[in-house]
Amino acid sequence: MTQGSVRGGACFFAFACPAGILLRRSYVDQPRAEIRRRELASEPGVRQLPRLLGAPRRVLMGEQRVTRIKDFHGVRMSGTDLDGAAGMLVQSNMFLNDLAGLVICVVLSFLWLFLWQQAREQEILSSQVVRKVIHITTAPAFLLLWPLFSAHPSARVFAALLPFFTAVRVFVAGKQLIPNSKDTIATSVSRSGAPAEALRGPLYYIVVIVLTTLVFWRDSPVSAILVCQMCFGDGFAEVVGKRFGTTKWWWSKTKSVAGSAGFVVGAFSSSLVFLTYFGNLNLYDTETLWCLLFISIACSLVELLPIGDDNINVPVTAAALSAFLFGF
Ligand SMILES: Nc1ccn([C@@H]2O[C@H](COP(=O)(O)OP(=O)(O)OP(=O)(O)O)[C@@H](O)[C@H]2O)c(=O)n1
Ligand SMILES: C/C(=C\CO)CCC[C@H](C)CCC[C@H](C)CCCC(C)C
Repeated sequence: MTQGSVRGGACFFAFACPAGILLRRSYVDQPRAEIRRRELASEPGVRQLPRLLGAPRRVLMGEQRVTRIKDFHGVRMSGTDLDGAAGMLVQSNMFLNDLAGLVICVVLSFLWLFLWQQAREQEILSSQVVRKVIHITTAPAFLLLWPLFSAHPSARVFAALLPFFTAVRVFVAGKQLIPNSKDTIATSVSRSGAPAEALRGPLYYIVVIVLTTLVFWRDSPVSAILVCQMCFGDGFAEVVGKRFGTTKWWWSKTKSVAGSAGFVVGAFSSSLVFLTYFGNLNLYDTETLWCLLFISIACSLVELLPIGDDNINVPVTAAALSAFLFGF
């Protein structure tokens, strides 16, 4: 593989992802959702919950929460809502849809990891840079592909199969369970090149993605917020900290004030982009923005902790705070 093809591949993804976001944006109609939210809020039987630590007021009607736009696909018929042959047809189409979605994700995942592995092996980029690029990009790229899956309740299980088997792969490679295996996944995500290193940060990262997919999926803003804090927040902290981080926090030898500022800016701005993409949070509400900023600052502080692993501490904090402030 030549330097040109590595650069070509990188350019393709660099252009494809923003283009996907723009396309997606054009058909998630946020203003319409806002009108619907107001309509529902003014209907009899709807009650407003009191503010909770400045969290956006949640308007509930029975069990339905209307500050968020529940289904990513808008109103969409689910096979489980239909009886008889029509239901079976819709369900089998959804099954094929999810299978195709999974195949596309698997192929892109292999290509993406292969590209960066090659960049490392050809010494175009250092192992540090490759590891950080993989850390920042893979989970967000996976989230960007979630719209490929159907509205069927089992779609999240299909999607979770990719990170689940990637975790198995990293575990097997990290433990070197298969002698003379050619799988380089563990070495390409370890800083020192030792496969066992992949059993910590990288494996925690993938397990977090499996759980996020199964528990929150695209219905909940928690997924996008959690992934942005873990990937862009932590990633920007290192990039900005290494470049501008001369003033360190007084208790730390490595973590800098500039790094933490990079965390907040990276996590907050990427959360806005991803929440816009999924359209499941009302970003026209200034309180929502304050809550997002609060979550980003809290996660940047957690990132400074000398205990535990950032790939656990940060997503757990982000999930707890966003579930509390925005709901599941
Ligand atoms: N708040 C922060 C965080 C990171 N950094 C910079 O980024 C480097 C790596 O930080 P970090 O990602 O926390 O290091 P590790 O935990 O060792 O790496 P990883 O998260 O990739 O496992 C630090 O040495 C420091 O130069 C910083 O300046 N300020
Ligand atoms: C280096 C990493 C963390 C260290 O802090 C991240 C390791 C990432 C894994 C090797 C790969 C994860 C795969 C994804 C969950 C699925 C990606 C799909 C996509 C289409 C690229």
